[in-house]
Amino acid sequence: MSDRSLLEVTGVSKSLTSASGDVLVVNEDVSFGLEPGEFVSVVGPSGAGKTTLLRTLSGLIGPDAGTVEHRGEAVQGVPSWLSIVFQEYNKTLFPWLSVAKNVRLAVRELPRREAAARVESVLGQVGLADFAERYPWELSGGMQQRVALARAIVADPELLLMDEPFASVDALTRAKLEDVVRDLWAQVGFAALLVTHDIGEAIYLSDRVLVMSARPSTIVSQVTVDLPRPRGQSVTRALPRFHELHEQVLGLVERNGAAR
Ligand SMILES: Nc1ncnc2c1ncn2[C@@H]1O[C@H](COP(=O)(O)OP(=O)(O)OP(=O)(O)O)[C@@H](O)[C@H]1O
Repeated sequence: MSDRSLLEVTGVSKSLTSASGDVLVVNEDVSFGLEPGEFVSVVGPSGAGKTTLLRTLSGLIGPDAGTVEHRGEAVQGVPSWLSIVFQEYNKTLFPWLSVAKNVRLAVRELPRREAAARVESVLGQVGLADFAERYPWELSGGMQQRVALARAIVADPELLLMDEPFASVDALTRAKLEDVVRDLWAQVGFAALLVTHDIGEAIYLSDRVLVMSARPSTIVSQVTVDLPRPRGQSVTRALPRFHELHEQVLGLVERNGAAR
């Protein structure tokens, strides 16, 4: 294994062109690194360009300027060492395939027996061992997002990108899903990059929180989350340090939220 950063983002800028031809500078000179096994969140104002940044990092779109490197090599196309979980789980699962078959799609190149064993194991990890033969539309939203998480990690990625993955579920389900991600991350060892609007969620899960400015957006600050692990919803969120960090990140978002 290389001792280089898992991901090194340097001076990334990206403009998008609307249907009417207007050019919008979305990301401007974004730089940060990500170490293997690290959990990092990105918070910032609505419309700042967080999704656009994730799309660039994942190779779905190319940067106009700057570089994205994986262990010192430029990222080209959608790499096999990362996977993505989106907010709209209901659009990413195939309704005509069972839960197990949806997850198995991500390991379809593996020998049948190995793929089946991995699917069974990962469905157990996300608490869906008894739902393998059910169809996504038979499950609650939170359960569907567990399927999406299982599919994202079944191929053992080095990096899991998550774009507002819990935004469409109720508060209790959200807390449970946060803990599913917390446990998967601790057990499996992937690095995680989470885009979220929820500052408490970012602090609860992360080693570091990156604060993004309004558009044209860049990373204006980062906050190290020096809270002990293992973490738990009520214990961790009750710590005075949790509240200090929350105030600090909120202040940074508020100060940098106005359009530049
Ligand atoms: N394909 C596109 N063409 C033109 N403009 C786009 C395109 N996709 C997004 N935009 C615009 O680019 C800006 C950044 O969008 P993006 O979805 O990256 O922001 P975001 O920070 O993820 O937003 P939110 O927090 O609301 O999810 C927005 O103003 C959006 O309207």
